[in-house]
Amino acid sequence: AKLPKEVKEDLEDPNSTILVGVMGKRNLSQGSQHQKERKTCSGSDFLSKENILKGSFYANPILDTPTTETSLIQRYPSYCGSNIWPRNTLPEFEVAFKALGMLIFDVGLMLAYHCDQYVSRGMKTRKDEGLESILRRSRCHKGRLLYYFPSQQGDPDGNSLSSWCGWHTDHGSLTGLTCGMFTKDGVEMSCPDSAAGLYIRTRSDQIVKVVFGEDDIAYQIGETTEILSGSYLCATPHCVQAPKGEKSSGIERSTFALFMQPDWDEKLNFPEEVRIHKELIPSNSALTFGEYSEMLLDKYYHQKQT
Ligand SMILES: O=C(O)CCC(=O)C(=O)O
Ligand SMILES: [Fe+2]
Repeated sequence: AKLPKEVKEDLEDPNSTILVGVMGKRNLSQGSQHQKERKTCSGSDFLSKENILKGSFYANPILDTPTTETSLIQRYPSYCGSNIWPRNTLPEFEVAFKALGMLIFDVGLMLAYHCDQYVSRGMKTRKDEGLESILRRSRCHKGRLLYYFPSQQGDPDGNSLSSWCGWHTDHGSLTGLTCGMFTKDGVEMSCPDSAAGLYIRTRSDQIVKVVFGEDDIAYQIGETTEILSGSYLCATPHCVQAPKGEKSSGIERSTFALFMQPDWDEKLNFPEEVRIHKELIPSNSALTFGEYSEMLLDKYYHQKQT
């Protein structure tokens, strides 16, 4: 977020305004003056080009060039586009991003194995259709470095739980998260408001603050896992609360998320009964994850128009 404007401009991908390189440039270059606008995270952020409360940097930590096929890059720019790294200005950044992303990926695969074990107790699935296999062969995992700008005093939503990032579920299979790091003018500090941070809603409808340490990784279930597991696993609704009170003025938050998701080419065998995005999922037919994501993008786009 603190890089010069020209460097950030070089990191933008003109073809993919989302999910590759830097996004939220207006934020990054203009500070927090646009804070009253949309407050979304991924899931829906994935769809919102105007994300004003935070800036993001996206890259695939596993593969720099997921494919060289032009038609695929055109059709799915956010999944198939090549990574863009600030190699001259921040040479150590790429190494650190990939190391963290790979670690979260490797641990995520172990978790996926246990998810498969759990789901197999209630549902018949072929081994190569399990979460672990799907994620292991995917070329479209996405790492996201997130930077939340200091929240504005007097924001009408300032008291809500979702003042930094609205309630949503992530679109993919599993999301691995590091704990949020709070800073003021770039200097790390503990957050003066202990209520600030990530919240989830549990299966029994309780709102819980997620507390975990800096050496821990937290995983959330995404919508695609809920659908493919016949709802044995449920997507985790979550939001992020900004710190409140005078002492919290100028406090920023940074974190890293790895969105683990099926390959664009992966045929998803949807169960008969699905609870979310029912209208998009045709019965008795399979869509690829790429096709399914396109339909979802279209759904959100039309919702935004109305
Ligand atoms: O900032 C966080 O801890 C969560 C971010 C998030 O929900 C997302 O990027 O989808
Ligand atoms: Fe999220």
